Amino acid sequence: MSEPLRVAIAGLGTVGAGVIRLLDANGELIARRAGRPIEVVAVSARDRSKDRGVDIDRFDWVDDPTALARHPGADVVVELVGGADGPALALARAALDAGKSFVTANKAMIAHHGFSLAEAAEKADVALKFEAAVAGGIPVIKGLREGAAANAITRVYGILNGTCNYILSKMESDGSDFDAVLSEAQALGYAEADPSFDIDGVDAAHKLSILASLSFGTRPAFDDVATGGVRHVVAADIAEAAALGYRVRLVGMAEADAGGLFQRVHPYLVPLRHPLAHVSDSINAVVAEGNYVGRLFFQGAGAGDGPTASAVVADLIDIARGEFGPAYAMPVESLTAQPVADSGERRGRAYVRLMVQDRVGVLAEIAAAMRDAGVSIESLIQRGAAADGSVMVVIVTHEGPERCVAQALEKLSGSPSLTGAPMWMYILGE
Ligand SMILES: NC(=O)c1ccc[n+]([C@@H]2O[C@H](COP(=O)([O-])OP(=O)(O)OC[C@H]3O[C@@H](n4cnc5c(N)ncnc54)[C@H](O)[C@@H]3O)[C@@H](O)[C@H]2O)c1
Ligand SMILES: N[C@@H](CCO)C(=O)O
Ligand code: NA
Repeated sequence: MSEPLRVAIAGLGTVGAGVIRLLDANGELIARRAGRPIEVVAVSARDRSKDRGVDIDRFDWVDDPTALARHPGADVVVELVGGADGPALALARAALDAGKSFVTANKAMIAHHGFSLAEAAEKADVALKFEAAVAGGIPVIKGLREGAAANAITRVYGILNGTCNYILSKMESDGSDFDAVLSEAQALGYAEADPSFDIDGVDAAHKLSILASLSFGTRPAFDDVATGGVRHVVAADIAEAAALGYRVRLVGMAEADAGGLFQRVHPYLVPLRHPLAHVSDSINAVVAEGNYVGRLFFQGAGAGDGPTASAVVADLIDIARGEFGPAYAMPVESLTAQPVADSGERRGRAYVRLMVQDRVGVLAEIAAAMRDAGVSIESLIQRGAAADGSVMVVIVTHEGPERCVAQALEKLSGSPSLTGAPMWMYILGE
């Protein structure tokens, strides 16, 4: 058997310790598959003495993670620290400059700096790989970069954040409280170091911008993702959605056409007949539509130590085999910059929830705002009084331009009839 592939790992938290456990458990099988063993030679983290349930005394310990880039025994550097900038980025740049292949699970860093890192990797003729950064253990980057490489992809969308999906599905199945379920997701190792990245949709937006670039051959454009999260989804929305035949899911959606590149993360009502409605807990799923292959549906664990380690080690196996090409689906010089598509021109149906005063004329005021903005109401439900005496009004609109719903809510904003901020979600089409 050939020489081992020698690996240095920065970050020994949920994912880093998971990678060491996986290599310990499946090392022999992996060596046969890769044609050579994959061996960890050096590690770095914040605390050397912390009990991680894995023996790290057999590896060189390096205090400064950036120094792993210069470790003479390492062929590849794996970054599992996290953060878009800081030590993760310093290590990425140093490793690629030193001519070492680089593997990461860090979607924040790839979303912000992936293009320049890919340039550096191409210049050095080494690998830059980040399968674990999008949808955890699901081999969706491989699927799009390799399996679907013959297709023009018109649309890619899915459930890209395990923490949000866990929260929404527990609120739905157990009637659990948002904050309590978020704590559970954190305890299970799903959440980001700053969980607002999860619940405000930023983490899903990081992943979506990577998927869009892979799918459409466009330059990664994280800043162009219209991003909303699940903070304002309440139990009543989930119950109303269920009564109407939908489940609430945080969906990332990207489309590219002559009008430009559309990228959005937002809670959606997903019809029960759509497969995404049945994706629960920390499971992720990605749908990609190719012009020859048709609709592809990727599903699997989007977070957690084992699934994420599985994706990191798959990247290492590719490198051990010498099988790697450009970081995105094509060399960076072929990636095109696209204008942002005007999302207001998109057509769709929407769910709108308003908390309003229970008095004469309020429904007429809402109906007038909808009419003036050109929104056609499909159904309107009013539910009983809340503790403050206000009532909940839920409207489902007919299909129309999305900009009209925004205009109707704009008209209503500031009205003394409203007792809280309106909340709206798009309804996912077929
Ligand atoms: N947890 C998951 O399910 C999951 C899934 C996919 C991707 N990711 C990504 O993987 C990366 C790691 O996530 P995690 O959940 O393992 O995080 P974690 O917080 O459990 O572990 C982070 C590790 O990095 C070390 N570290 C942090 N700051 C450091 C510094 N300044 N210098 C040296 N070491 C430092 C910590 O000591 C720890 O060992 C992140 O980019 C995350 O977004 C996580
Ligand atoms: N915090 C992320 C981890 C996986 O990328 C999630 O919940 O999906
Ligand atoms: Na993945």
